Amino acid sequence: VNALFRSFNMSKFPVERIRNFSIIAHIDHGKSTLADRLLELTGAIATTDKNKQVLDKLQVERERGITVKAQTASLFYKYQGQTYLLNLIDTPGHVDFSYEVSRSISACQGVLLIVDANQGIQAQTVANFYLAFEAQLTIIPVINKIDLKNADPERVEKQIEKVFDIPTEECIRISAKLGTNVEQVLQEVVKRLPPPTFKKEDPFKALVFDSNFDHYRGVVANIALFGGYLSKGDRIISAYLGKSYEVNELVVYKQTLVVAGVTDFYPECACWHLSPGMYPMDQSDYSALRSAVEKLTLNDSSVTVQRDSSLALGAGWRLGFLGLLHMEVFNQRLEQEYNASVIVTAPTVPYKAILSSAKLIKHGKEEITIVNPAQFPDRSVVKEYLEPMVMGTIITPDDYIGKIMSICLNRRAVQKNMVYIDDHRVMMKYLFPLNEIVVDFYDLLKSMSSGYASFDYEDAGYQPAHVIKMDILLNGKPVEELTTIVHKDRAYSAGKAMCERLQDAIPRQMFEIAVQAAIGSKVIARETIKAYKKNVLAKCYGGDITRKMKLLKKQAEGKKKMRYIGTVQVPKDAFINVLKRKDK
Ligand SMILES: Nc1nc2c(ncn2[C@@H]2O[C@H](COP(=O)(O)OP(=O)(O)OP(=O)(O)O)[C@@H](O)[C@H]2O)c(=O)[nH]1
Repeated sequence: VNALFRSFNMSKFPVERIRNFSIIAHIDHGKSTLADRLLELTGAIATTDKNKQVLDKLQVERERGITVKAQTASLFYKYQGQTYLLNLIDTPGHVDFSYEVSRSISACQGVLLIVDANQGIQAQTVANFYLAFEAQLTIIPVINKIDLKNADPERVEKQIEKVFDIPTEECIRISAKLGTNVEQVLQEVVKRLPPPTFKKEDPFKALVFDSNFDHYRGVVANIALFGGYLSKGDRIISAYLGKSYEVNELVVYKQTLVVAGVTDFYPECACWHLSPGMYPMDQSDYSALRSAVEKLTLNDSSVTVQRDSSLALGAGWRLGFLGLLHMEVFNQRLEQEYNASVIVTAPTVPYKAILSSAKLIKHGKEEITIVNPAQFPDRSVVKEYLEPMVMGTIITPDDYIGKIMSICLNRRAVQKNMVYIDDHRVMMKYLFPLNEIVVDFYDLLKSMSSGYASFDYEDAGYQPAHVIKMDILLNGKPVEELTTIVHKDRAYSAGKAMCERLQDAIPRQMFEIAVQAAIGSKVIARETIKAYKKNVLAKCYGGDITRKMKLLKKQAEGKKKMRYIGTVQVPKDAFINVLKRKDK
């Protein structure tokens, strides 16, 4: 196989023997494990370390055990005397990353839909199925983990037939862990999936389905060819930007098909859900942070970036994320891969306001989108506020129906549908205000159902809502990071909860601190952080000087991670913790 990669000439390879496919599944159903087995079987990687996942490779992915970025691999597979080129794109499983899934899918002709033989169909399985189905791809259902003691592949096959209308005979039962029937998966990919339909004679047309920044090569783009051909030295034009680029290098290598040499390549916009502000801890780091953000967004084009500035925090950006996990992962990558230190403000979903008069704003439009709470227009000039809605799908064992209904009700959700997908599992549809689910609904649902319920959602437009702006004050000074837009009925409980959590998150200081939530000039909640009794250094009285110096150094290091609101010191990580909401 290595020899094949070296001697490979793409221009001579018959299109009929190419298969482009993706593996899609609910989180943890075994995509990465199967992808690794496929790579081993085709000799693209050695079989030595069975537990090491090759395609999951970002540090954040290894730490969290989840796939964030789709990775691509090209494999050669010999079937009935012919060599086939199989291009495999691994995809993430968490709801926040479904944008990566739809990108991968547009580069494919077919998908392997993995379902865990014990857990059965989950919410993300349903969502991914529809992405593939609507793109008219060939779908091969694969039931994984048949080695598990509680595996019940027959029940899962029946679910697949009931929910997706795919005959049970089309399912392949495998164990990606043990390698059982994995060879059959490769054979079915060759047999069932059609080759891509592009013609060499057509004009050149390609989709950039992924891109990243390589320190040696510059921007590297992964492309799927839809027509024509491409050679080294060609000039290509980005249809999105209208800019032209020279192709410096063009390779199909062991793990990726890439075009290198493009010098700047801005991401296109996806629909985004959350937009927090992001500012450097220290304004002198602004340009270094800008370069890190640019490189990272190149690798994750679902993040949108808009310049923004704030009186308190200086120059920064508004970033659009698909969910809280997506945002946390992005921050973690900035810190780990680019050593950046940032301040992140409360994420907000994009609200809209219909103004009572078009003359009120410069551009004469009546409808404005509010992504920054600081720009929330006053009620007196607004005819109506609108909030974004989503249609959520929940799949759960029926024991948890009651509990789930009550948390949904608590999140202002309206039930639209409920059906049994087998004897014990139900699929429920709820219309949710997006704001009610972006932060932690998923985690809550998981914990209250002992991990058995699953969740996914899609956009469902906007609905009128009575929303207001809420400020958080520390000793009377507003904390710009924590200004939020809340639903009127939620203001008191949200304000109270924020104050309580801030009280826990901010360490005692030399003076008393009043933590308040306010709507306009009206304070709606208050907590107090009592003053610190003794100076830390007093403990060192009489102690030796090195010990004292050590303590001072530790305090100074701590201070670097602090933000000052007036004279109050707030630890940087207090903000994200404060924003996570916990239901009773
Ligand atoms: N028993 C058993 N365990 C498996 C099998 N396949 C995968 N697993 C385990 O299931 C867990 C999840 O597998 P992954 O391959 O990481 O799942 P994934 O779908 O890629 O997960 P994300 O990338 O986070 O979406 C791991 O602990 C695997 O070892 C299998 O066939 N049998």
